[in-house]
Amino acid sequence: MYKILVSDPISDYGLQQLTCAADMAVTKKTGLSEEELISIIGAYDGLLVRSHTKVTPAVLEAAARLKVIGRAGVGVDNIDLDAATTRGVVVLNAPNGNTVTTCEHTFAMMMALARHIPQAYSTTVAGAWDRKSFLGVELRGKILGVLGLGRIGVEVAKRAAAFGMIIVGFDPFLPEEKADELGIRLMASDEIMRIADFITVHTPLTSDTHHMIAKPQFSVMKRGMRVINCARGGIIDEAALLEALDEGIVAGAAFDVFEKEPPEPSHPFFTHPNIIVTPHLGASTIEAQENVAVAVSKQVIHCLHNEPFQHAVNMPAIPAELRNKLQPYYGLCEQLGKSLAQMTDGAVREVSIECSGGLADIDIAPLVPYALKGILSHHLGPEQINVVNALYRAKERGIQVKTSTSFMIQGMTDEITIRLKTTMEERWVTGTVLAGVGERLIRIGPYPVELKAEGYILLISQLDQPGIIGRVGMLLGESGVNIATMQVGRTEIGGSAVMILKVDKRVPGQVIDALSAVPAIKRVREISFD
Ligand SMILES: NC(=O)C1=CN([C@@H]2O[C@H](COP(=O)(O)OP(=O)(O)OC[C@H]3O[C@@H](n4cnc5c(N)ncnc54)[C@H](O)[C@@H]3O)[C@@H](O)[C@H]2O)C=CC1
Ligand SMILES: O=C(O)C(=O)COP(=O)(O)O
Repeated sequence: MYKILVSDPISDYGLQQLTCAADMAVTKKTGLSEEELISIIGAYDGLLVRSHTKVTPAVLEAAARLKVIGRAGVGVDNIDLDAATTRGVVVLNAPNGNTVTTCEHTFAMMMALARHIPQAYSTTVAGAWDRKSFLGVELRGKILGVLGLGRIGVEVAKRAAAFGMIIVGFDPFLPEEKADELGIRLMASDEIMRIADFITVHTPLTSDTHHMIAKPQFSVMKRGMRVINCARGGIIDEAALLEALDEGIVAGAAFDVFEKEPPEPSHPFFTHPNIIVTPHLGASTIEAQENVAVAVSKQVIHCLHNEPFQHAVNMPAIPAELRNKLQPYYGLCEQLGKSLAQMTDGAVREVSIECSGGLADIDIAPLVPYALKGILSHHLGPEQINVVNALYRAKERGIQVKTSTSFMIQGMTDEITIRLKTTMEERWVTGTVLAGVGERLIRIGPYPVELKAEGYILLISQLDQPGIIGRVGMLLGESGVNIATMQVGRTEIGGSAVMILKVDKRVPGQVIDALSAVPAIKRVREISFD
């Protein structure tokens, strides 16, 4: 049974898939302090959050069983991604569910700003009939600068076009053709600052976007311009905005998000006549909340069941077609890595993954974490490594990772060779996946084999001499170790040879020592696939 904690208000309807799953036990506890979360998180396999719960390194430190954090929304700046990745916790989100809702909120804010709706409402309900203080501006014909043209920014631009606005924008990833199609003029953000009547920001908060609009940007803006932030607090410098308002550069600002949330009740925005605010309501519609809860529930179930899922934030996204093609090879890569780690001495320096045959013309990068997991889990302990943190752990240790593909096939079918260079030696193993049979190791170094990676395998390197096989059989037999299968290979008569024995139980240490002491035997390795 997987235990799931829902620590922020998330739609019950949207969570149904999780709450109805036979192997999921869902607990809802919202409004927890960091200490309270730390005290209970150790019992859970999954955590579902919105923006309120702060998943700090201390929370992750206490989350011994945690496998997945699902963010019912887009922004994951409340989750310490590095700490989650280091601990092998998948972080996934639901980026499509609240796009239109947040765009509509942005638009509502822009219109409210243009026509002073919140201020006019307050004075009217207070008894005044003040029509002269609230002279507004039209949106038609105004220049709207959109910084960040991702999902939400693009939707805002589409609606602004319908209002007759001129849209200029900046996003490092929006291609010119797509912008042309949407009627957006791409230009440098400095230029946008100079010419826009309205600016709206739709980027994540990163070190690049923090205070993307601050004193230097305000100083070049058109007098009387207006700004909107429905993305993240901190993208626009709050203190610099207040100065720009006082200097008459900015005529009005609409903020849904704040540098610190919730802000202090004395926050200067709350009393400023030309600033309108909402309490981070961008995603708060019935539709969006159901969408994100459905999406995140589905993905958390898939993730815990080890099935493919989309929208992992701390793992590379893999297109479905590629994922399906590679799916059969994940287990093989892990097995090859695991066997190599056990047959190699020295500190790992370089891992290469070489694919051939039908795998030659596809992107094999998604196989890398599986190979690394196999290798590193032997050295660092299986509970320390998973496919989320394997690459991170390898980089941390300065291990070089290489991939290559070739159409040449040395053996039977699509093959994967994993090569390991350590401070002492270089070894490699090759495997394949046979239709209807499954994963098989087909070469150990240059020696052909046909092995299923299970149980215990004894790998003996020796000189090709008469009597060795008998000696090995006798030493194992005397210690009660039964040989299930045996394969031998050699490079040339009397040259180097290998013996690969599948045995029914772990070989005692003294038997390995006795085998190693046989003069013609150069090396003995036991490989366990427990
Ligand atoms: N107020 C609220 O309740 C909500 C806020 N949001 C926030 O809105 C923001 C945008 O969300 P989406 O559009 O879904 O994300 P997205 O990932 O689709 O778009 C973000 C865009 O920002 C661009 N970008 C990154 N750095 C940039 C820079 N320095 N200058 C210009 N563009 C840059 C990226 O290339 C990307 O296209 C996020 O911060 C998200 O957390 C999202 C939903 C609700
Ligand atoms: O999805 C996002 O990035 C949001 O900011 C929405 O936040 P919320 O889920 O409403 O706390």
